[in-house]
Amino acid sequence: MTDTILVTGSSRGIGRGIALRLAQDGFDVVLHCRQQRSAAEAVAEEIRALGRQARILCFDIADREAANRALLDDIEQHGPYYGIICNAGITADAAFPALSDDDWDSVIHTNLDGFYNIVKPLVMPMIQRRKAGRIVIMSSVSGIMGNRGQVNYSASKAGLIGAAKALAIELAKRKITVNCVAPGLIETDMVDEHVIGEAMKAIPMRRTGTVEEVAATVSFLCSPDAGYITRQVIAVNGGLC
Ligand SMILES: NC(=O)c1ccc[n+]([C@@H]2O[C@H](COP(=O)([O-])OP(=O)(O)OC[C@H]3O[C@@H](n4cnc5c(N)ncnc54)[C@H](O)[C@@H]3O)[C@@H](O)[C@H]2O)c1
Ligand SMILES: CC(C)C1=CC=C(C(=O)O)[C@@H](O)[C@H]1O
Repeated sequence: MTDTILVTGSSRGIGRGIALRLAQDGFDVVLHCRQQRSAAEAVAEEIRALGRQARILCFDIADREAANRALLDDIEQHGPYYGIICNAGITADAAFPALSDDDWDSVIHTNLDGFYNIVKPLVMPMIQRRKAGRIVIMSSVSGIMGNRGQVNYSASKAGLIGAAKALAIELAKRKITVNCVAPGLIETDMVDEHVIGEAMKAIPMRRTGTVEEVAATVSFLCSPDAGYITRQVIAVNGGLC
């Protein structure tokens, strides 16, 4: 039976790229979106055209009850997942004195609580499969080096690295690897033109990264070849550090 991987936030951007790459590499995919079901449906069609299965879950990852309900219902019907890619995330950038309570809360609730809300209900069923498994968490260069205007976002992405490293220790004996991918500046809807212009001189390769470059790294971490890689942060950032 083909292994199944959940990719959160996969109706567009990096998540969509990851979902398509995983399907190309032989996995069935559980797509996830908040509200953009028609965009997710288009990704599902692309996956089916590759000969792989795809289904869609829609919920807000910051809503613990909704996440629990949707995920437990899905694995009850289809069985536990081989892999989880925690990709969905947001920014709400502002210089720290101008950061609002909502900017702080929404980013922490989505990016950091979102990891807990997704992985917690899925991890015991994954362990009970008694097979190898993969958890990949999307951090950011901002979580490693900090970034002006992103105190909230950098905190959430650094928190994910700590969480991943701790969970990796707990799951290592179960053959479930846990790693972070930390992209630099990747051209998606999340990043505006002004940020790209400003950042370019700090990127040694003098270019933004592509969705496909991040997706290839995630898919490698999900492959059998990556079975001895755990508790790591893999940077995909053109030398930005
Ligand atoms: N683009 C970059 O330069 C960059 C760099 C480093 C890390 N990242 C990280 O990569 C991931 C994907 O980013 P992207 O550039 O593709 O952004 P994006 O905005 O294009 O996509 C993010 C996806 O997450 C979903 N999402 C956001 N909040 C959600 C919620 N509460 N519930 C459900 N879904 C939600 C969105 O609907 C969207 O589909 C994010 O975690 C981001 O922090 C991006
Ligand atoms: C360093 C800067 C150009 C940058 C890094 C990471 C981001 C991310 O979304 O993770 C971008 O928001 C961007 O600010």
